[in-house]
This record gives sequence, structure tokens and C-alpha cells, in this order.
Amino acid sequence: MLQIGPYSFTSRLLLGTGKFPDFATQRQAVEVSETEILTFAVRRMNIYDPAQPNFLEQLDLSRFKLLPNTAGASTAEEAVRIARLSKASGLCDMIKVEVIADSKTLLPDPIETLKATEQLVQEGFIVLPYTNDDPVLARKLQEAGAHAVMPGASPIGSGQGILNPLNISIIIEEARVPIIVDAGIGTPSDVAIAMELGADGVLLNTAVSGASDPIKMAEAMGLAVKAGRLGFEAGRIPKKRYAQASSPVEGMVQS
Ligand SMILES: CC(=O)[C@@H](O)[C@H](O)COP(=O)(O)O
Repeated sequence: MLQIGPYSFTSRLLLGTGKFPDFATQRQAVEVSETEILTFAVRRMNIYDPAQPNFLEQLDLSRFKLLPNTAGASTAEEAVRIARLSKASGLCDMIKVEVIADSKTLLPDPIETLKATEQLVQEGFIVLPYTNDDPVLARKLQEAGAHAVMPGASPIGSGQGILNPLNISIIIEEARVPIIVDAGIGTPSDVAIAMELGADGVLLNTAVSGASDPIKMAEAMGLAVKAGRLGFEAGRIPKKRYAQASSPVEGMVQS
């Protein structure tokens, strides 16, 4: 079970809703991925024009938890404003804090992310900040009351996978709240590595929406989350420098 604040989930895969080729593909991809948490940018929702098609209307929302995010914010103030708007629209009390420092790297601004997290926790939100893979910042976000911390594997949309597994594993080792690896995932093996490191979940978007076959990729990602988690719980063998025979050698006739 993945527990985030008061909410529990069976699936450990969080899926973004952007850039799918069409709603039908997206709906099937969501279905086969077995995700229970869908994230979307509040700013990109057509809350002002109800006539515009909206992916969320295509879903049975009783089956999913919505995780609105503050994409588009470049300051804590903007992120807080977007979060309040989202809560006032009755979407959900969970919020993914995403405060981006610049448009080239799309890396999170650590200072503004921390400020927004502090403020939104105080206001009673269930706060999930997207952060870089810095163990010190991850600790400070937890101290600020974040309900989960979401370190990036690599830049958003880059598909580079986990660039710093050491940092991610330190963040996981020290965590008191769920750690969800977010952004930069390219392949199911990237997901499996994150889960084998002990991550509590993975959030991804582009790897599925941009795949040649998003539906197949969504299923593969769902399976990778499960396989990686099982592998983590099973406990891997230690790595050794030299070979060790796989079959027992006791009782073998020596030549
Ligand atoms: C959808 C969302 O929240 C993104 O900002 C997220 O970080 C996913 O990144 P990828 O598209 O690299 O998976």
C-alpha cells in the first residue's frame, strides 16, 4: 500500500495526463497502467470555458484520485495561488508543488519550492513537492511537513532515466514520508531501477504519452512498478567481485 497523508493506494504508479495523441488512447493507457493517481496542470485546464473538451470528463473519477499540479509557476506565490484555485474548484486537497526555475532545464527552484511547501502545509493541503535529487532539500521539505517528496530522476521530458541513483537512494534511506521518483523516466527499466532502490512510487508522463504505442508502454510501466517493488521487497543478493558457483560444491568428487 502507498500511503500519502490520509489516502492509501494499491498502485504505486502516478500518471501525468499531458500530450497524449487523443483521448481514446489516453483513456486506454490510464486503464491498462492500473494507476490510481492522475496528475494534471491546473493552469492548462479549461476551467473558464466549459465547452472545451477535457480529458478528466472522459473518466470515471470515482476510480481515481486527482493530483493537481502547479506547473507554470515560477515563484512560491504563484504556486500557492494555483493550489488555492485548485482547492476552491473542489478538485482535491492534494497538490503537487511544481515551481520551475527556467524554461531550458525545467528544473525545480529549490528555494521557492520549499517556501510554497511550507505555506501550503500550513493551509492544510496534502503537499507533494517536485524537487531535484538533493538529499538535504528532501530532508528540509519533510521538516516543512511535505506528505511525500518527489525527486526528479532527470529533467522533465528528457527520458534520461535516473541520473544520480546514489542521491535517490540516500533520499529514500533517510525518508520519513513516501518518496516518489518523478520526471525524466524513459523506459520500464528506469521505473524498475527506481522501485528496486526502494522508491515508494514513480510519477511519469512523457515516456507513455510520447511512446509509439502509449497503451503498450502504459502497461509496461505498470508492470515495471510492480516488478521493481517485488524485487525490492524480496531483497537483492549482494554484488561480489568474483564468481561464485551457483550449484553447491559440497560432496563433489575432486579431479
Ligand atoms: C506531468 C508532470 O507532473 C510532469 O511535470 C512530470 O514531472 C512528468 O515528467 P515526465 O514527462 O518526464 O515523465
